[in-house]
Amino acid sequence: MTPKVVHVAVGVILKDQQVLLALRPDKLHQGGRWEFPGGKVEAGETTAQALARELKEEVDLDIAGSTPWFELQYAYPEKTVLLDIHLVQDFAGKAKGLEGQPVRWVPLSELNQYQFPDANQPILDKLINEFGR
Ligand SMILES: Nc1nc2c([nH]c(=O)n2[C@@H]2O[C@H](COP(=O)(O)OP(=O)(O)OP(=O)(O)O)[C@@H](O)[C@H]2O)c(=O)[nH]1
Ligand SMILES: [Mg+2]
Repeated sequence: MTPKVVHVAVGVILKDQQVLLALRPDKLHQGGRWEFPGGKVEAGETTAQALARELKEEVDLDIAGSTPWFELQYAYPEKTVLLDIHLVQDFAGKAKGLEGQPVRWVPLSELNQYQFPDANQPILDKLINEFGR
């Protein structure tokens, strides 16, 4: 049987050489790691719609739109995720962790100080390559 792939909308939210990270609660999958806010795409939603919904629910940002950046499939031992990564550079509001999670604007030059989910390395590499200076 082919295991099902979990489709996840992931937002790389950029402002002034900084990116928004949120700390995943310990009890969740890949808990205790810093993530790019986002979540599962629900039936009938586009990735962009899912991302707008998740960013409002999780970090209270209103996004005017998002740009598909790249996709990344990764097999964790317990599940396989398809991260559908969008860039977000046009948004309104002040980021806050609506689920009680710490959120932080992190300079691209300091990303190497954070621990991310195992799937995320290609996102970090591409971020530094394309936006770092
Ligand atoms: N949001 C997010 N999820 C990630 C990242 N990297 C990564 O492997 N994931 C994985 O993607 C999966 C889905 O993300 P999620 O837990 O945010 O989903 P969600 O907001 O819909 O949560 P829920 O199911 O509790 O409502 C998790 O298994 C998580 O470990 C990332 O950078 N951001
Ligand atoms: Mg989420």
